[in-house]
Amino acid sequence: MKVAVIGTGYVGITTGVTLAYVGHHVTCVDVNPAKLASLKAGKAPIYEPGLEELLSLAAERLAFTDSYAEAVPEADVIFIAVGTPPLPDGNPDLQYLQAAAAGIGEHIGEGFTVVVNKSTVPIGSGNWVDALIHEAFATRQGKLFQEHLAVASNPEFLREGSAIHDSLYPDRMVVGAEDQRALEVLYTLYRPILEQTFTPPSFIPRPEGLQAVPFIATDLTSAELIKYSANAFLALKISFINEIAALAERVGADVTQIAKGIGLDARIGTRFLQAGIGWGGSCFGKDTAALIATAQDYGLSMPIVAAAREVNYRQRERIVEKLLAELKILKGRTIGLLGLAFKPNTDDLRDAPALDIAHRLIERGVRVRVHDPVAMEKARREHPHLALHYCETPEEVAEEADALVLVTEWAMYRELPWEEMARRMRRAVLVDGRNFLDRAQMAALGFRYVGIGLNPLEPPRLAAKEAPRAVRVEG
Ligand SMILES: NC(=O)c1ccc[n+]([C@@H]2O[C@H](COP(=O)([O-])OP(=O)(O)OC[C@H]3O[C@@H](n4cnc5c(N)ncnc54)[C@H](O)[C@@H]3O)[C@@H](O)[C@H]2O)c1
Ligand SMILES: O=c1ccn([C@@H]2O[C@H](COP(=O)(O)OP(=O)(O)O[C@H]3O[C@H](CO)[C@@H](O)[C@H](O)[C@H]3O)[C@@H](O)[C@H]2O)c(=O)[nH]1
Repeated sequence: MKVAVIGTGYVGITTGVTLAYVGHHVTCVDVNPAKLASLKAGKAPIYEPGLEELLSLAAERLAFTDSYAEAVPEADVIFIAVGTPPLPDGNPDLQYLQAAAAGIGEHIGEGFTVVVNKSTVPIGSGNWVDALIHEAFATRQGKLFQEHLAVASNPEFLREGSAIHDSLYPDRMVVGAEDQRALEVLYTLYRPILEQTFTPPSFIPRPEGLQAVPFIATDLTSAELIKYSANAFLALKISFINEIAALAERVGADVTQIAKGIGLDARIGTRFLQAGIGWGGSCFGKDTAALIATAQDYGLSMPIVAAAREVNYRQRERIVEKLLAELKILKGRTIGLLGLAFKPNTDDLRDAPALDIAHRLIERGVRVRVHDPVAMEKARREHPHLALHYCETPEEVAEEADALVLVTEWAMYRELPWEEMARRMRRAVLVDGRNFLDRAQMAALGFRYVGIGLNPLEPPRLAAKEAPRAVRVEG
C-alpha cells in the first residue's frame, strides 16, 4: 500500500520505517529541515536502538519530504504522528494536529483515503480532524464526499528505547473508526504484523511464541480513551510502588521484596513495579494531565490519577531530602548525577527527572556534575541556561564529589570501576535512584549506599535443601 506519515518524531519515524520494512511504500513528511536532511542521509535524528539499521534495510521503500503535495495525494493511508505537547493548563497543544489536518485536506487525492490519528489526542479529536480536512478541502475544490475519506484512531503504545521492537511485535493493535472500510484497510495494512508473516530483522528477533497480535476494532472515542487509560494505569502502578517504598523505608521493609511478593500474583503482574525516582518522559506526565483536564471538561474529577502525579513528582524532591540527610548541608557541595535521559536507551529529555533534580540542587547552591552516554549534547542544546558541568566520563563526575546520584539505569553504569570512583570522591555517598546496583557490593567497596525503599539488612534466604519442594524466587 502507499502510506504517508505526517511527523517524523519517535512515533512517526518508527511507524514509517516498520511499515516500509514489512513491504509498504512510505513517504514521511516533516517541517523540520534538519530532521529531513538527517533521514535522507540514512541517519536517525534520534537515539533509538535498531532504527538506523532498519532505515537502511527499508531504504528503497522510504522517502522523506517537507511537501504534503508530494506525500498525500497518492496515499491510501495517511498517519498523523505530530507532537501534542502539554499546555500550562494540562490540555494538549493541538496546533500541530490542526496544521497536519489542514495540510492533508489541501492535498488529499480522489481515491478512498484513510486518515489515521496516531498522535495521543483528546476525546473527540477524530471528529475534529475529519471536520478540518473537509474544511481545508472545501477551500480548494468544493465538497469532499464522505465516500472518499474515513478517519480512524490507532493509538501508539511503543516505549522509547524499544520502539522498533514494540512496533514489530506489539501486545495488541487498537483501531477505532466509525467507518467499517477504515477497519478493513488498516487490517490489511497491518496484516504482516498482525499475522507475523514478515521475516524479523536479525538484530530485533521475534519474541518466542508470538504468532499473532490481537486486533481490537472499536469506535473512535473508545480508541482515544484506551490510550490515555493505558498510560494512566501504568503511571499509577509505578506511583503505587513508590508510595509503598516510602512506607517500607519507615518500617524497615524492602520494596523490591514487596514488588516480587505482590507481582507474582498474576492479577497484579511483576512489570512496572520498579520503585525509584519515578516516571518521566514525554507521555506519562502529559497524558495524565490531559486525562484530568478532559474529565474536568465533563464535570468529573480523577482523584486516583491526580494522586499518582503528586506521588511521582514528590519522588524527585525525596532524592534531595536523601542527599540532605547524608550531607546535612547542600550549599557549596559538589554532587554528581549519572544519567540525564528519562530512561536508558534513549536521548529523550522531556520531563527527565535528572534535569528537575539538577535544577533543585542548583537552587540550593550545589555544583552539579553530570554524565550521560547519549543525551549530553541534546541537554546542552535544549537547556543552555542550566548550569551543569558536563563530564566526558562517569569517573570525571566522581572527582571530588560529595555524593553521586544514579538517575538513569544505563547498563554501562553497572560496569563502572566503582572502587576507583569511590577513591576519587570527597565522600563516598551513593544514592541509587533506581535500586540498580548491588548494594552489598557497593557497601563492600566503601560506599554509603542509599536506595529507594530498601531495608539495609539483607533478607534471610531459604536453605538450599528446601529448594526442590518449591519454585524458588530470589534475587
Ligand atoms: N514518544 C513516544 O514514546 C510516544 C509513544 C506513543 C504515543 N506518542 C504520541 O505520539 C505523538 C508524537 O509524539 P513524538 O514523541 O513522536 O513527537 P515528536 O515531538 O518527537 O515528533 C513530532 C514531529 O512532528 C513534526 N511536525 C510538527 N508539526 C508538523 C506538521 N504540521 N507537519 C509535519 N510534521 C510536523 C515535528 O517537526 C516533529 O518531528 C504525540 O501525540 C505523543 O503523545 C508518543
Ligand atoms: O517499573 C517502572 C517502569 C518504568 N518507570 C519509569 O517510567 C517512565 C516511563 O517508562 P516507559 O513506559 O518504559 O517509557 P515510555 O517510552 O515513556 O513509554 C510509555 O509512554 C509511551 C507514550 O505514550 C507509551 O506508548 C508506552 O506504552 C508507555 O510505556 C520512565 O521514566 C521509567 O524510568 C519506573 O519508574 N518504574
